[in-house]
Amino acid sequence: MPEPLTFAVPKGRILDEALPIMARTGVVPEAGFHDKSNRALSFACEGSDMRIIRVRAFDVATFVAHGAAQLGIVGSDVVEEFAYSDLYAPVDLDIGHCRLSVAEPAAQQASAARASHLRVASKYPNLTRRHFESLGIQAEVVKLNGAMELAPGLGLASRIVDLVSTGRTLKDNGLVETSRILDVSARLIVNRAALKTDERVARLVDAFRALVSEAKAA
Ligand SMILES: Nc1ncnc2c1ncn2[C@@H]1O[C@H](COP(=O)(O)OP(=O)(O)OP(=O)(O)O)[C@@H](O)[C@H]1O
Ligand SMILES: O=P(O)(O)OC[C@H]1O[C@H](OP(=O)(O)OP(=O)(O)O)[C@H](O)[C@@H]1O
Repeated sequence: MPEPLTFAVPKGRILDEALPIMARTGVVPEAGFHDKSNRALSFACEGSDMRIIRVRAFDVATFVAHGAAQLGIVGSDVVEEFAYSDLYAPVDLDIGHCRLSVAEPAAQQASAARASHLRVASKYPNLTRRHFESLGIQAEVVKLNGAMELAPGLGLASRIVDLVSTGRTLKDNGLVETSRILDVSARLIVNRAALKTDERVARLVDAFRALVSEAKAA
């Protein structure tokens, strides 16, 4: 008997949109998965021996890249930030749309435009550095895990690089979006070695791919 597959999903906002797509490919977590008081992190899957693990978004990519999970669902922001060579993102699920952008206080806009060195607060140090490098600007990244929007007002950084969807969070914190680095959507990700060696992984990739093409054609 082959080892059961492990499918990693993020705990937060992508999950609600991802679960119906997963269900249509036959990946359905046991009832306990939806029980908010349940502290388990690993769940059985209805009708198969697959395990579904619920982890933080960034960790989905880490589990899959290291082969601890064979498949997962995560934002393309996370895929691009890590750029793991062992991770392959074959299917754009067309959910979790947002963008990764640079923002700064409105009052500061003109003055910082010519800077050759900047301090930038972000959860995405690699994408941030790469973006500013492409503009010939050296960015010192202050790594934060959330609430980036506070950084400029408190003197921690002159700009932030963060996800934007409606723009409400930026507006409510007195910031303006100055450039867009990346358009983001959620992806099915797989471990490359598992895809090559395990038929079940290839079959699931095909099932997700077929679903997305069907939805696009409809
Ligand atoms: N405002 C937004 N609108 C749409 N999608 C978003 C938005 N913010 C984040 N996302 C997507 O959701 C992902 C975050 O997912 P999720 O909320 O599940 O993370 P998490 O595991 O709760 O994160 P954390 O590790 O910060 O707790 C991001 O990587 C991005 O792809
Ligand atoms: O443009 P908006 O629609 O306002 O969305 C943007 C916000 O959404 C994300 O945070 P999230 O709500 O996931 O919380 P977090 O701070 O825990 O990452 C992101 O980090 C922004 O703060």
